[in-house]
Amino acid sequence: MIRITAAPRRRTGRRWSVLTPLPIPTLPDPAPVLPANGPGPGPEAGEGLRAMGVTVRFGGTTAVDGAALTAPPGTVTGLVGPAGSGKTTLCDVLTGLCRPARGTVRLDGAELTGRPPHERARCGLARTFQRPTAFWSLTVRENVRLAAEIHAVTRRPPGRSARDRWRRRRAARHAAGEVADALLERVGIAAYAQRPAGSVPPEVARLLELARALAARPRALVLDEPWADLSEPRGRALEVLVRDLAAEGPAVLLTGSDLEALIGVCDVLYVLDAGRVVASGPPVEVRADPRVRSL
Ligand SMILES: Nc1ncnc2c1ncn2[C@@H]1O[C@H](COP(=O)(O)OP(=O)(O)OP(=O)(O)O)[C@@H](O)[C@H]1O
Repeated sequence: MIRITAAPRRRTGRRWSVLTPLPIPTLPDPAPVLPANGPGPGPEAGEGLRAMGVTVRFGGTTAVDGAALTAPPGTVTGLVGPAGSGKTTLCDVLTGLCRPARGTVRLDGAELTGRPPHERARCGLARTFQRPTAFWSLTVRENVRLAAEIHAVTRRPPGRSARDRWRRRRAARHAAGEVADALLERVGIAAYAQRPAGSVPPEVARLLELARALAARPRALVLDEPWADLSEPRGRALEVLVRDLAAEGPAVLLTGSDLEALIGVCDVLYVLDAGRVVASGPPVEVRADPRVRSL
């Protein structure tokens, strides 16, 4: 008679198998973004978001060429340059959507290079896109509520028991509704809360994306062309909001192609041309730089 027995399990003694994701660096609690939460950790909390020696090539095109920048906590850093100068590609490198040929990315000293976008998000990095994205069939509020709930559930280690996990999810769902309402109010689109995201005007979709990014309580916020589509009053309100957000602690990095428009908002500017940082520093000094004036 042939007896079939289970093969004995082999112990490899290896701590991490090839399928086990790398451990996520432990960072202190991210900076608050809701006004009720009090002051953030301030500029001394870390070095902020940093890219060093980043090069990206698409076939024969060098989109980013050895670029380096630092967006410190508590400040608004602008990345400005003509169309095609590499701003979006650099944002993609920072947030893990584009793998550079060379270069590193760090957030408050934690190495992010090589990590996928969702791990960077868990480290406190949030972004918006040049073309807004959303769950278009959900309402505006549901989009933000979902982001807040996911953040609340994923930022803590999973509960020990099924009951513990269920309780946590219920608490997170309840709190996420309030977070969503506060954020929609803050970005100025509360009137659209119950509208399907796919039916709102482009400027509302852009602000929805910002609210969703803020729901993750980021320590670094990357905003790609945040003023595109915005009417003048909304644009001015966004300037104030961006300054307020940075004052609460996070590093804010934003892109734009109009130097003059960024001067009043940013503490520091980096100017990109053909993928290279050609000037950086306080906005007024950057504006006076002959290399920038010739662009
Ligand atoms: N996926 C891609 N494949 C090939 N080339 C690309 C790709 N993405 C960007 N590029 C090229 O890389 C260069 C930088 O593009 P990028 O979009 O980063 O510039 P940008 O400064 O953000 O411009 P814009 O403000 O017009 O979006 C451009 O020459 C662009 O054509």
